[in-house]
Amino acid sequence: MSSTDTSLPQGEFTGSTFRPVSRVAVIGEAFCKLSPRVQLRNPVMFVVYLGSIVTTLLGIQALGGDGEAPAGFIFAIAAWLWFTVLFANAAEALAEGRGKAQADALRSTRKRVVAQVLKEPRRDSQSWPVPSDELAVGAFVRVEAGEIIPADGEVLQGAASVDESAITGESAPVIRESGGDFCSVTGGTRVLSDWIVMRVTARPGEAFLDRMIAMVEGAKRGKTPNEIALNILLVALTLIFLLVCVTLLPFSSFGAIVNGAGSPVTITVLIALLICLIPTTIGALLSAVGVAGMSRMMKANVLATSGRAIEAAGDVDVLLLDKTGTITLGNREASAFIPAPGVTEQALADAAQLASLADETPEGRSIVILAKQKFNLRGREVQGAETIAFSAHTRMSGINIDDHQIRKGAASAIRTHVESLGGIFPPELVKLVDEVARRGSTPLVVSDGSKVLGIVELKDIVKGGIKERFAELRAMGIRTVMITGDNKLTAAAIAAEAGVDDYLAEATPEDKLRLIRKYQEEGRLVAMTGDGTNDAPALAQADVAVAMNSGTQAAKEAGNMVDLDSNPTKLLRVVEVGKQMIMTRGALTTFSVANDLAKYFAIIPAAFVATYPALGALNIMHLHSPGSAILSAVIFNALIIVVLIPLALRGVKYRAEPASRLLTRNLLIYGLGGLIAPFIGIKLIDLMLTPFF
Ligand SMILES: Nc1ncnc2c1ncn2[C@@H]1O[C@H](COP(=O)(O)OP(=O)(O)OP(=O)(O)O)[C@@H](O)[C@H]1O
Ligand SMILES: [K+]
Ligand SMILES: [Mg+2]
Repeated sequence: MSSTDTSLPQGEFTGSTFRPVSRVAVIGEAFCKLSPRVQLRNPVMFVVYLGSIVTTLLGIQALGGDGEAPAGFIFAIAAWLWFTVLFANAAEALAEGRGKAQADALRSTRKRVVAQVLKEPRRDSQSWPVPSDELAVGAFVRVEAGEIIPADGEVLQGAASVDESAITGESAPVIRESGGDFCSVTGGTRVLSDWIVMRVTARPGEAFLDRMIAMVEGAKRGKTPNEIALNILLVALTLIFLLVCVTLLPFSSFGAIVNGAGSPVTITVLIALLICLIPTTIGALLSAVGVAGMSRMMKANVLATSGRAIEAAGDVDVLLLDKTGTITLGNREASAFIPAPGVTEQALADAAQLASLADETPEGRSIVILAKQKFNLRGREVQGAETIAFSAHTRMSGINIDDHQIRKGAASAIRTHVESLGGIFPPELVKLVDEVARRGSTPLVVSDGSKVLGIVELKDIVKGGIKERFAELRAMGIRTVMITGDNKLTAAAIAAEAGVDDYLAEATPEDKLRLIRKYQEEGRLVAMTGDGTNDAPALAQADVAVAMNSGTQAAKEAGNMVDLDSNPTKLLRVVEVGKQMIMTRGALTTFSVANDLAKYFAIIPAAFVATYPALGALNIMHLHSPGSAILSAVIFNALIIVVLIPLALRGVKYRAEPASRLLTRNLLIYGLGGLIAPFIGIKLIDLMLTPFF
């Protein structure tokens, strides 16, 4: 069977090599983004863009001889305003470039292959070749050892070991088989041994990987609610400063007349002042922060299909986890037959095997295997018999054959079933069921008509390293709750072993959904990790929904993230990346606003000293001249964007500590830093510019 290694892969993305983003490409992109349509998307930077155009025109006018200031000065301002716009473009291009490299790596797994399409979903059915990019949803395809799986789909028949390293970076092969929660296959992965018959579930170009690639490339990255709110704030600040600068013009003209000294402030200086005052730092880096968050998520081997979910991850309060396949390895295998008093083990095995011959779940198959191993029971012809497939609602499966109604399922389900037929559930068996459950195994009770025959013990193993990491989640203030369709005792045993805070047993898909809604009504942000089709409704409802890559297509479709490592504790990383993204945005906003305030005091005296000589007293920095002061401020304003690009891409360092302490520290570093930096920076640039004035 699949790898028995119970430890979890903790590594970063190792699958495909990431090409570094070339400088030329970034510079090229930065110029491409100068189109007005792109600029309009970012109101703050659009103002800078307009300022660059106007000052350039003023410079050209000055060349003719009737300029408001020397042409050289105006062009110097214009050039640095253009640099400001280009730096912002470059920041975004850099962030997107990383994503693009990742997307290219993923796209390279999308190979065009020829698929063997089958007439009927049987291995030996008539078949014909179809190129993978022409496969229709619903088509049946046979994939043999050595072949590439042509599309996303579900296994209908067979079981095979599959190399998914092209996508997950994990070199150990995984088992993909029909029935149960391990039936989904991803296009681009390779069958190593055996064969499968699959049904195509996604049209070419619309598979989960394609959607993800579009997301990474930013094509589909909508603004998150927080980003929208921040944008509104930035627009408001921009408008306020626009008003301030416009009213400065008559104020300055008035000063020129009254004091009879100097000439009024020029349009060029007013534009320069405006750009220095509006929050360009955060405006320039905002989108890069978002894209970089997505990219960091991918580095952790999590494919996010929604920026909103990444952000929500930063504020998660509760984490709900499915048991089988999420907390445990999920290949629940029959390990023992425990007969009821008066029944032989072989009779029990025989009935259990009959009830499982048509049961395509891993549990069903493992029962058939155990019966064969122990009593050499062979499968027999069950055609014509009525088979009852397992469902998460009935928690039973079985067969009606030769006047026998054979069932197997959860103890509570079988109890109801035999009692409805007038039978009784032997009290001795209740004890045996509890014993099995206390071991953390799943007891399946087998019945024939109204008679209970005994128990099949299904063993499952808790994934390694879980307990410690759940403790970390607890330290972050996140409550972990396991939800399972299994009985209370099994749930309790596994819950204790995994170290979750709470559990809900005997849960139907609706119960899972209801629990999430209940938490959400209490105003909590809920994360859910799951792998099964019966987790899909809950995943769709959760704010942050991480589907295991090992899980079903339904689960992956319903979630807004897929963890390629199928590691339930990956949520730790997901939360970290989310928190980091929110914090980085906060830090840059704080810095940006503090910075602008400081610039105000640095340049106002210089700019207006000509008309209001008294303001000279405020020129505490002793800048060389009004002209050099203004130009220095504009240059500083542009360069600070470049200086902060690494921080925007890398993110502020996250430490697991209370939000209030994080906030205080960030205010200190980025608020105070933002206030001081302009005074030093502008003074230095002014010193360097002095020879030119
Ligand atoms: N093939 C099967 N035939 C009969 N009964 C089954 C079968 N598989 C599971 N059951 C019973 O149904 C119960 C619920 O199913 P299942 O475990 O798939 O639910 P779940 O909600 O996905 O929970 P989890 O995956 O967290 O354990 C099981 O605990 C078991 O008692
Ligand atoms: K600014
Ligand atoms: Mg499940």
